[in-house]
Amino acid sequence: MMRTRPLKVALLGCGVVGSEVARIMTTHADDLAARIGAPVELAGVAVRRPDKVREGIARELITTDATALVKRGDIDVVVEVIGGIEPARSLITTAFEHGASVVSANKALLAQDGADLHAAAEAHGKDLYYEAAVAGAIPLIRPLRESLAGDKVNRVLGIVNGTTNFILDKMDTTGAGYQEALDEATALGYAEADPTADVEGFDAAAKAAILAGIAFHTRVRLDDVYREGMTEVTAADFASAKEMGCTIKLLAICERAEDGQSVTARVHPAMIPLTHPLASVRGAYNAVFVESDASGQLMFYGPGAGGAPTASAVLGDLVAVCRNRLSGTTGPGESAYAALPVSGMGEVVTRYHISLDVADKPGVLAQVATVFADHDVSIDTVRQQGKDGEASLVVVTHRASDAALGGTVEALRKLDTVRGVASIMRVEGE
Ligand SMILES: NC(=O)c1ccc[n+]([C@@H]2O[C@H](COP(=O)([O-])OP(=O)(O)OC[C@H]3O[C@@H](n4cnc5c(N)ncnc54)[C@H](O)[C@@H]3O)[C@@H](O)[C@H]2O)c1
Ligand SMILES: N[C@@H](CCO)C(=O)O
Ligand code: NA
Repeated sequence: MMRTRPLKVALLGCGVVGSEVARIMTTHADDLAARIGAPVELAGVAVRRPDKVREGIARELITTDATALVKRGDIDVVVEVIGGIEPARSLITTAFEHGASVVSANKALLAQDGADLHAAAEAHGKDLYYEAAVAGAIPLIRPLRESLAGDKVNRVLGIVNGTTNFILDKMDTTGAGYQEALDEATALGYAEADPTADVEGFDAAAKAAILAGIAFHTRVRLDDVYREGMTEVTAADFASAKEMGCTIKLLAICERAEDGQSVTARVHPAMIPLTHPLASVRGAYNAVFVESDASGQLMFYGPGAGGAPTASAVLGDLVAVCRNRLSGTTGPGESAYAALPVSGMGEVVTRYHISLDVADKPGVLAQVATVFADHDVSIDTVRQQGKDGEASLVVVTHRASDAALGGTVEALRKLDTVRGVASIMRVEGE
């Protein structure tokens, strides 16, 4: 039966995502009410620039005082789409203190302070939902938290940043320059307010921390995630990748160690074979593989960024939280009981593609091969191209630990015949 008294929603932030949330709340109001069992009403919208024209939002709902809005006491759900750490964190905790549940899209905040925010939600008997924080529209948090709650997840691997996938895809397929592709991603609403978060891998690392935490029932924070951005990927790297039948993607990889006693989480550019499903993920799309004991391999694919797709995930959470509210319950909170240690990058085992500039003279190849052997890194293939006494040597290894590879590269740099290490890239997905 439909309740006539509406549930009141406070929207914090009305940018790319917030404006789409407001639009869908208005255009789909009747369906949302029917699905929830009560109407949902936009009770206030906190913005930074009140004079901006905001189509479809009544002037009297706009305020620049977000704190007063969350303190009103009659708000059922606060939707936080401001982003960043402060004031978002204080606003969310104040919302719980004043009786509201919270829906957020803020991966940076959740990766840093997720544990405290979950504790605050629990202390006040409220919900904290954040499906939009990871991979935009793609349902991922809820499947991991609920659908896979009876299984054992061993690995989560995927493309979780739309901006960088858009840039890498453009560089690969059209030969576009980095800046040109970034400007286009920003204009399309994919990039963060400061795109450094995207291109340096912080955004993907925050998402990896959130995914690893939920998948392994262990607290994983942004600082636990190894991170390399994609700003140093060059046209030459794409050419090398092509020769190997690969392309380059910025990947987030969360793994349980083989002995099950620890986990790792990392973000870095990697070569993947063109035959791998991730190779055909184009534009701002995201795709994530989840491997579990009983389920085997699952793949989640869809739009990972942009106003409307992200608002879809926010609205899904809003419906869930409103339903909980009406039935007097809350959804699942943080699950960190496994408390597994998070190992550093040195423990990670994978394959590597190393490109060296060397002197083109007898014995160089043997010298280089010896360094690999001394560090217990087994070579899979070697390709050499020489010109005027200089040569480029491309070595692809079998699986080795990152620590062993690091030692190998350090020793290679010390060889007189090695003029430079042009690039080192991990090879995944084989
Ligand atoms: N854009 C996407 O594709 C996307 C996807 C998933 C998640 N997110 C996340 O959603 C959140 C919002 O992202 P966005 O792309 O809409 O950013 P945005 O910069 O377009 O919007 C944020 C809005 O918040 C406003 N704001 C800043 N401080 C404020 C304050 N104190 N009070 C009220 N308003 C304030 C800004 O003026 C801006 O309009 C971020 O956490 C982001 O990481 C974005
Ligand atoms: N800036 C992010 C938004 C989605 O989280 C991206 O490009 O993926
Ligand atoms: Na999502």
